[in-house]
Amino acid sequence: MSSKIPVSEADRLLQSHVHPAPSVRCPLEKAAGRVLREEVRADRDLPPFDRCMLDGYAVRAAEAEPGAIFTIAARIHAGEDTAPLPAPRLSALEIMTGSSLPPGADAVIPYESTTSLGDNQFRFEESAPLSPEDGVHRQASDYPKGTPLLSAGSLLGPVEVGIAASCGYAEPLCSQLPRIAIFGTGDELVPVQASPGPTQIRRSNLYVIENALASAGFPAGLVSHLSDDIRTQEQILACAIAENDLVIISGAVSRGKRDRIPEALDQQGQRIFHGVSQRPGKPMGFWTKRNRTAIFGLPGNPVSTLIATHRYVIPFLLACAGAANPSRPTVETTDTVPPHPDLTRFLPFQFTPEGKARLQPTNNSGDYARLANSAGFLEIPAQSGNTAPLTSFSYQLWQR
Ligand SMILES: Nc1nc2c(c(=O)[nH]1)N[C@H]1C(S)=C(S)[C@@H](COP(=O)(O)OP(=O)(O)OC[C@H]3O[C@@H](n4cnc5c(N)ncnc54)[C@H](O)[C@@H]3O)O[C@H]1N2
Ligand code: MOO
Repeated sequence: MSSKIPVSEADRLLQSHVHPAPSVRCPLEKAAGRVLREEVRADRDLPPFDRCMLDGYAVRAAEAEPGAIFTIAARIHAGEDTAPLPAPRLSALEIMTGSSLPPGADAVIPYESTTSLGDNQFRFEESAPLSPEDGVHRQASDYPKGTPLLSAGSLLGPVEVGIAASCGYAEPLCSQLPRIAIFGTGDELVPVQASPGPTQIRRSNLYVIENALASAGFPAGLVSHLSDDIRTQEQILACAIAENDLVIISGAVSRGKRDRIPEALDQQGQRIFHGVSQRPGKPMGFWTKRNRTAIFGLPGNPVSTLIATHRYVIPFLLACAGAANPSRPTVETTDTVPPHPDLTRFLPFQFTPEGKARLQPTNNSGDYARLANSAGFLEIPAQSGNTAPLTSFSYQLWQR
């Protein structure tokens, strides 16, 4: 391992190797999870017409005294053209939620505030008079036509997809998905379905990385396990590096006799760094091939792999996709965390009912089972910490 670099330097080096992904038109039904690469504007006023918000009757509010008896002139369904409210006093038009407010009317009486007096009449039953605008969602009261509603760099979740749909963006411009390959390593690791021998364990990291990436909107095309044979590793990695934008290898990046992934990657690409002053995840490394394929070597310990995927790999993918820089939230911790002179620490935590962070330490970075029910991890920079509880630290959640 080369000499370790601080976390801030690892961030800077990764940032300098971000290559923006191309933009492509993406059908809206497939756009969830992608990064938007264009501005979405309101193509009409929002709402586009004076919208009735209740099922009931459109009237002139000034005529709706308690006990007033109205005559229903006609019925108008949502989507139908609207006739004006007839001029005679105490006229009403029966409307539906979503109908356009008839010209001449300025308020809606809901059915619940009336008693029907046969087919064509009802009595207004409220004790307080109706006010103009009651039950009406006025045209452009949310946003006028042309207003920018989403900026390039937004992540397309359900809210954003709904806004894009309502503004007619059937195929918004999005970032192209990167081609991703994920590999695990280690001959002691057996498939999940297998019964492990006494010194074997099941492969879990592949599932962890694949799931974390998929949840962040980056499905992997290839997920596979490498044997510890260096020649096989070299051949498979060479193909994967040629065919993908991002390659992630979990394990075999430390100092063991079979930890030859760094050596193999040095042959195939350019080492940017190997070794970061952090816990867990010290032996993490990053390589590139002709500045085109990005290659992460993540430490094999499951907690290290999980944290490094969230702390480095997903932010790198989001930056390549053109995502706006996320603001880093902070939370007060209920624990004391004495400063460490040179390691940045990533500490799993759970939220207390009061919204503070209670540390949920693992025994070591192989103790993944103790992460159950944790929310994510706090980041305590080197030399930071606290001697009293309720200091704020930035945090990251396992789920966005
Ligand atoms: N002499 C030193 N030894 C170690 C150092 C060091 O600095 N000097 N660093 C330690 C640290 S920190 C870590 S983290 C690990 C990382 O080692 P590797 O990346 O080489 O990972 P492996 O040795 O292959 O595996 C570590 C551990 O994790 C288990 N593992 C690996 N892959 C998976 C998987 N897909 N699913 C589940 N579990 C997995 C593996 O069986 C090992 O128990 O090195 C320390 N050693
Ligand atoms: O720093 Mo290693 O990633 O703890 O186990």
